[in-house]
Amino acid sequence: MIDEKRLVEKAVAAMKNAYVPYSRFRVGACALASDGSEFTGCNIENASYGLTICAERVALYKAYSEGKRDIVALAVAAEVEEPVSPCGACRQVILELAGNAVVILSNRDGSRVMRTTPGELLPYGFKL
Ligand SMILES: O=c1ccn([C@H]2C[C@H](O)[C@@H](CO)O2)c(=O)[nH]1
Ligand SMILES: [Zn+2]
Repeated sequence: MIDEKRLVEKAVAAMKNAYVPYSRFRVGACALASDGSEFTGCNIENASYGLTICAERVALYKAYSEGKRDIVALAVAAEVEEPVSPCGACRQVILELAGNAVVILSNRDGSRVMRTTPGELLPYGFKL
């Protein structure tokens, strides 16, 4: 059974490493692979704003770069009162790299969470 609460705690903890000198908006994520390995991510901004990468994509790219493709769950947390809503770019990446995962969206401290799926986040998403 997936310990969703623990995964959310890891996503919340990952927020502390966010590099956010421009937005000051911290986001954290934690991807869980089927073998139990976990990959955290945070958002990393850049003075050339478009080069910024979101926490969700950092976590998933870390997992894939370590050869872990069977992602069973992805938790995302951000400095908001209500569960964070991932951006469109991340929805596209989540659909392709973690299409079967349960996605758990959280607020800043895990006190408000919602569960969803990649297909629910991006209906009719682009696929090749
Ligand atoms: O789902 C999201 C939405 C935004 N951000 C980041 C990008 C940027 O650093 C900051 C403000 O958009 O939040 C994420 O990491 N994930
Ligand atoms: Zn994003």
